[in-house]
Amino acid sequence: MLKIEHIGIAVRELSQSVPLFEKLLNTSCYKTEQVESEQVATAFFKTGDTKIELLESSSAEGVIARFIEKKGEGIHHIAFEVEDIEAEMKRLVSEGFVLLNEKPKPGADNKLVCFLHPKNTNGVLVELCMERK
Ligand SMILES: CC[C@H](C(=O)O)C(=O)SCCNC(=O)CCNC(=O)[C@H](O)C(C)(C)COP(=O)(O)OP(=O)(O)OC[C@H]1O[C@@H](n2cnc3c(N)ncnc32)[C@H](O)[C@@H]1OP(=O)(O)O
Ligand SMILES: [Co+2]
Repeated sequence: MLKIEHIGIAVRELSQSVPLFEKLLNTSCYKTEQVESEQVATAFFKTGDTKIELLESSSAEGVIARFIEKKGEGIHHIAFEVEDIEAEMKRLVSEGFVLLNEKPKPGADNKLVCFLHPKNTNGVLVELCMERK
């Protein structure tokens, strides 16, 4: 794992949370992006060499909506940048971790991503992400 690429935070409304995080971080949101496949709208902030990713659900049944229903707003996942996502996925499966998607899938911010089930990572949803060439 190269570094923490971003921390994902589940929020009810980006329209409320973007200005709040701009004040908190004293920096502007540099990108908002819809990821239809994940039923999320995202907003990104640079913080040193890592990022904050705010996530709003774009559907009542989406993963983020369900998370907020169950646990409220808050930290949703930690994303680690990897050199070679397929190799890392293979290595993690061989170490007994459970992948939530068989193949890397398109993420936000020009990445390919894969998620690990939190049941094998002490309750932390982990995302692997790699810059798309
Ligand atoms: C890809 C775009 C963007 C990017 O960075 O590029 C993103 O990050 S998109 C982020 C949103 N997408 C995902 O999170 C995809 C992976 N997540 C999943 O597949 C599900 O959320 C899953 C399987 C983790 C949970 O599924 P579901 O909500 O249907 O099931 P439950 O609510 O019953 O939860 C099962 C079990 O997991 C615990 N849980 C759920 N979410 C989290 C979480 N974020 N962190 C830690 N634990 C989580 C939940 O509490 C249940 O535990 P239990 O002990 O059974 O109550
Ligand atoms: Co993410």
